[in-house]
Formats: sequence, structure tokens, C-alpha cells
Amino acid sequence: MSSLLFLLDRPPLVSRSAGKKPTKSFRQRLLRRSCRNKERKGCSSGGILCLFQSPRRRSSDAFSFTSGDPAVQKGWSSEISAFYDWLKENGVYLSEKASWTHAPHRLVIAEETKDEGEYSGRGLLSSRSVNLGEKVLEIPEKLMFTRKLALETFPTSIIASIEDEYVSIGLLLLYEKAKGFDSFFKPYLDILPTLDELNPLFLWSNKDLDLLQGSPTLSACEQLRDKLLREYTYLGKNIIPQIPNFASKPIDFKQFQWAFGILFSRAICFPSSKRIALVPYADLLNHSPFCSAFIDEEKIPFGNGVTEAVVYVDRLYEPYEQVYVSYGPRSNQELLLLYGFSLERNPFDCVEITIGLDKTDPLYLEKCRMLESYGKSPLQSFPLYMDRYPVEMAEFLRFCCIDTETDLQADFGTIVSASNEESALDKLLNYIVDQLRKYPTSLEDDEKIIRDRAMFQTLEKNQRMAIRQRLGEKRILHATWRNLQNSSHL
Ligand SMILES: C[S@@+](CC[C@H](N)C(=O)[O-])C[C@H]1O[C@@H](n2cnc3c(N)ncnc32)[C@H](O)[C@@H]1O
Repeated sequence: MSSLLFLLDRPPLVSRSAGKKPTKSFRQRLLRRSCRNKERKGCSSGGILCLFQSPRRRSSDAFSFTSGDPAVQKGWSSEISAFYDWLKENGVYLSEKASWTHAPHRLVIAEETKDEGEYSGRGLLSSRSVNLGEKVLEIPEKLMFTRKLALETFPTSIIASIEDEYVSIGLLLLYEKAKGFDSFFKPYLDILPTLDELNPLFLWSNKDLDLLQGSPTLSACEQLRDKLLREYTYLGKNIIPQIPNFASKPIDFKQFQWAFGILFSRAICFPSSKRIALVPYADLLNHSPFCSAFIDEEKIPFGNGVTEAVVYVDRLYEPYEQVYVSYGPRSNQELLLLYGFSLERNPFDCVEITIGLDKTDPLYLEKCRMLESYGKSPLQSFPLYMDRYPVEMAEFLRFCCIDTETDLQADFGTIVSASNEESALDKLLNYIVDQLRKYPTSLEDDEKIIRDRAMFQTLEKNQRMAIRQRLGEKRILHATWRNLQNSSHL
């Protein structure tokens, strides 16, 4: 059975905002700002080719702005224009004027954004002040890719055998893409990034991946690659051929990677219903780990149970600020693996470590039996954060290090003796030292590379991200080691 289970517990991508009509003065201000900020690489073909700085973000964060103003729309890329019209035709309220049923729309598409000095693709900005708690986006269900739509589209006997929501939505994406002009979703599909534009770790070249030697991120990437290949083989052999009119030619692995790259980086798990969906327009919102807004679904009042995707902002936004959502409490490894970026400032960054029972331990079998009775595995993974680790990890380490039958009778994870505590501590310290030895470069080497900003900027984006990633991991490992070294207990 197809399964990408580890992806299913992803917290939602966060709130998104939508293209919007700026007032004249707004556009004038943008244009004025653009004259002062010339750092960006070539603007995309459409939009007011402006770059301006957000009043609240670091000065390196910049945008090129695409306005919803009809006069400006003439300058849009044809894809964005068609997408915008498609949204409006299908009930997305994008007017900046209030109606009987809708508040003015407050968002506007930025064709290019930057975060922490790195290009972050398109994004959504506030076109004017947005108040805390304000609803900024409503997208009708009929525009979304969901498992429900897959069930309506494909023969029940086939789709019912696919339990994984991701896989059913992935198939739907491939199916609609193959329909070309006949697809209702064409205007949306046309603005999605191509395979080359998507940059998740699993699509990186081996040369770039080499920079992650010694990092646990590398093995996570290999696992995901294997998983995708297995899914592709399974679906290509057993499922796709059974779906009538799926595509005129067999789906190749690159198309499959594209569909799953899109899903990994753009699909949302609605917190209220736990349904997964690809939500056009909302998926233009970029991620901030400091944001608590998210994309959720709500029943439309008097709508016979029909839902829509909504975003309520978590703070006040001044005009021209980029509106963010949170994709969930993601580590840099997850961000890199699924979304193709990592952040220098990420409070959720962690290094996952895997600890197991020692097979040469005379109590090994007894411990395995006990763990089984507690519903626990003999091999467990835990996140190490910069300043903390889970109490469950300390408990498991203590259990692993017990060396007498008597101590084994104690409650799981409790401190049984000073010597057991010392062994558990040693086990963790040794693990950290072993992990750090796996990297060909030291923490100091990487810090030196990054400190030389001018040189660092000459590296390619993936190289910069790889170095940041391994440095972040080393910092966490070093910090944990330092914190524990002088401690007498976990
Ligand atoms: C849901 S999409 C957001 C819209 C996207 N920027 C676009 O151009 O369509 C997620 C993708 O946006 C980019 N992204 C989102 N937040 C980012 C951030 N804080 N820094 C860098 N890239 C980001 C990544 O490429 C990610 O895979």
C-alpha cells in the first residue's frame, strides 16, 4: 500500500494572502521605494517591477510587487493575469472595496520576495494596514486539490485502495496537469513552479549534497528519495494504468517528482479537520517560524456544509509588509528536505538523534521484552534543540544504561542510581562526539566560511544552504555537549 506516512503529520502551512489592488498612493510609494533599492536580480516579466523594504523586516528583505490594479495588470505575466482572473471567476473576493458580504481584500501578490537575504519566490503582501485577527483570505473548496476531489475524479475501486491522502492528491495533480488545456485548474497549474524551480533537497545534485557529508540530513534525503522511487514504481505499475484517460503517455519519474515536490512544499494540513489540501493562492504565502497564523478551513455560513480555506493574521501588518504563515514548527532539516530552504533564525531547529539498546548488553533481551510491553521500540529518535531535549530521551537513556536486574524493576525512566545517571550521560556525550566526528569540517571551519560574507555570497544558493545546515547542526550538538559536560545528571 502506498504510504508516505511521515509526511502526513505535517502541521499546516500557514496563512496565505492574495493579490490585491493597491491605491494609487500605495503604488507611488512602492515606486519611490523601488528607486532606492536596486539589489534584486531581474524582475519577472509582469507587475510593477518594484523592490521595496518592509518597514518591519530586516533591510535585506525585499520584494518586487505585483499589484491587482487593472492598470498595472497590463504589465503582469500572462500566467499571473490568467490566474487572478480564474480566482475571481470562481468566487475569490479580490476587490479592495467592501461588498455586502465581504470586507475589502487586503492582499497583493509580490512576484519576488527575500527572506534573510535569500530569494523566497513569490509571496503575499498587505496592500494596506491589516488588523490583528483579521480574516485576509477565503478560498472556496471547489478550487482546492483534496482527496475528496480525487474520489470524485477517479474510479472508486481504484482510489479507495489508496489510503494515503498525499498520494491520492499527487495523482490528481498529475492527472490534471496531463489534461493540459482541458483542465479546469490550468490557470493555477501554470503558475506552479517547474521541476527546475523547485529546489527541495531530494532534487539536489550529488555535488551539492556532498557538502552535507556527515550530516543526518543526508540520510533523511536518501530515505525520501528511496520512498519516492518506491511509490513511483508501485503507482506506475499498479494504479495509474487502471485509471481511464490518465495521460496520453506514461508518467515519467521527473513528472512524478514534480507533483510530489509541489505537494511537499505547498500542501496544507488543515488543523481543524486534519484534511490535506492544495489551496491555490493561499499557497503563495511564505513561512515564518515566528508567526502563529495558519491556513485552516471553515464551514461557509448557510453553505450546506461546504467549506472554504481561511487565514486570520496573527498580528497587525503595516502596508507593504509581507504576510506570513507558519508551515508548522519545522526544523531546518525538514524545511530543506521538503521546501528547499532553511533559516538562520529558526527557534524550532533541532538535530534528530537515534538511540538504541546495546545488543551486547546481557540484559538486552529482557529490556526488549519490557520495551515491547510499554509499546516502545528498542530504537528511538529524539530531537536535540539548542537549549533543550525531551525528557523522554533522558528516560530512555537511563533505561538503556541499567545494568542490574533489580534496577530494571524501577519505574521506566526514573533515576535509579548515580552510576546509572552517569552512564546515561556518558552515552549521550559519546554519541554527540561521534556525530561531530562524522563531519569532514569543524564548527570553526564553517563559521569562518560564513563570516566571510563577501566570499560566502559568491557560493551558489544550495552551497550556502548546505553550509548553513551543517553549521546549525554542529552548533546544536556543541551546545548540548557543553551543557551536559559539567552536569551530573541528564
Ligand atoms: C507554499 S510556497 C510559498 C510561495 C512560493 N514562494 C512561490 O513562489 O510560489 C513554499 C515555497 O516558498 C519558498 N519559501 C517559503 N517561505 C520561505 C522563507 N521563509 N525563506 C525562503 N523561501 C521560502 C520555498 O521555496 C517554499 O518551497
